[in-house]
Amino acid sequence: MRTNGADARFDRARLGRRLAQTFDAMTTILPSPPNFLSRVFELPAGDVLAHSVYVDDDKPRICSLHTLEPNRPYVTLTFAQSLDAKIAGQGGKQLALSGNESMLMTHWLRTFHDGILVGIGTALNDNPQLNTRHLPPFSADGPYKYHLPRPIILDTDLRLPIDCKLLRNYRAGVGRRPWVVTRAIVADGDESHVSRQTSLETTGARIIEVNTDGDGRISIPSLLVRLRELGIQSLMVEGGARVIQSFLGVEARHRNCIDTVIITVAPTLVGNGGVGYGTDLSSDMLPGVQHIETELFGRDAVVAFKVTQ
Ligand SMILES: NC(=O)C1=CN([C@@H]2O[C@H](COP(=O)(O)OP(=O)(O)OC[C@H]3O[C@@H](n4cnc5c(N)ncnc54)[C@H](O)[C@@H]3O)[C@@H](O)[C@H]2O)C=CC1
Ligand SMILES: Nc1nc(O)c(N)c(N[C@@H]2O[C@H](COP(=O)(O)O)[C@@H](O)[C@H]2O)n1
Repeated sequence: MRTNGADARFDRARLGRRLAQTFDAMTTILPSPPNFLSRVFELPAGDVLAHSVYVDDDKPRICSLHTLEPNRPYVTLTFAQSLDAKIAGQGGKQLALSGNESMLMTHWLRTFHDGILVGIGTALNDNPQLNTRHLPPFSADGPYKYHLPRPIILDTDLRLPIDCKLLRNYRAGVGRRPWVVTRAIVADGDESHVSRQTSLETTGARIIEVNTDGDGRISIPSLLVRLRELGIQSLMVEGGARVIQSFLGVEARHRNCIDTVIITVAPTLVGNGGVGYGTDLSSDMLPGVQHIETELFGRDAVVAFKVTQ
């Protein structure tokens, strides 16, 4: 059918707009994670961004790191340390050890994982957010947003403050609901524990009970089984010192609880007042390491390895 002149002009304009949009979509350069991470996790280069983004409708993520172990998530242990292996300053003072470039890598790493775990010592000391705010923004009207890992806190006695940033961010709609992992209480449990549980639940936390080990800490192998049951396929463990020790310790290692370790080494010395993570690991308990890759991010060396028994 013939169109008159006005319709033809209209169609040409519309076609032009469609072509321009298609061209934009084809040529938009999306921010992308460092190649270092695709090599460490052995991801095909084209797949890497898929690990970092949620599409528009907040469906479950397109892909997650995963392990063939049936009873636990893929586990990445990662933290930043000084040249003398300190992760914090005197009295636990939080230190900016990572430079901008390695911190950016860490925020990309957060997008790769379903959950991000810290101990209550870190939650109380640092009041962390555990989000991906340092990443370059996706265009506001585009279909993409970053995957946010779920914060998970090991908190045997439910000491997490109800006004911490993790809960505040969740209540403000800018963070995921934190999961607080606590000891399983016996039937006639302790009333103050129950009352702390109620206030944390009322203010947004989900409480998860897990058995403790012989030292009264959350058992790492039992924790991992529970997290996998709850749908966490990949877990990033950030610390602090006691949590790192538990994951590197004999029990966790003999039950094969870690897949990859990524340590940012900053060119700085802290001295003997700082917080180290090796203090309770005697030499006969230390794991073997199998190097994967080391890369410089700005002034920091980022070392990736596997632990062996
Ligand atoms: N440089 C870095 O990358 C990081 C540094 N940090 C630093 O680490 C320090 C905090 O470390 P910590 O005081 O050692 O606290 P932490 O964060 O390791 O938490 C330890 C607490 O978690 C609870 N817990 C329950 N089950 C546990 C288990 N199986 N293993 C270990 N803990 C368990 C216990 O109450 C224990 O006291 C802070 O100064 C923080 O700034 C923390 C994370 C990363
Ligand atoms: N990668 C890294 N480099 C450092 O220099 C650090 N101090 C840490 N600390 C960890 O990050 C948490 C803070 O996270 P937010 O910035 O609040 O998102 C802190 O609690 C440690 O787990 N990490």
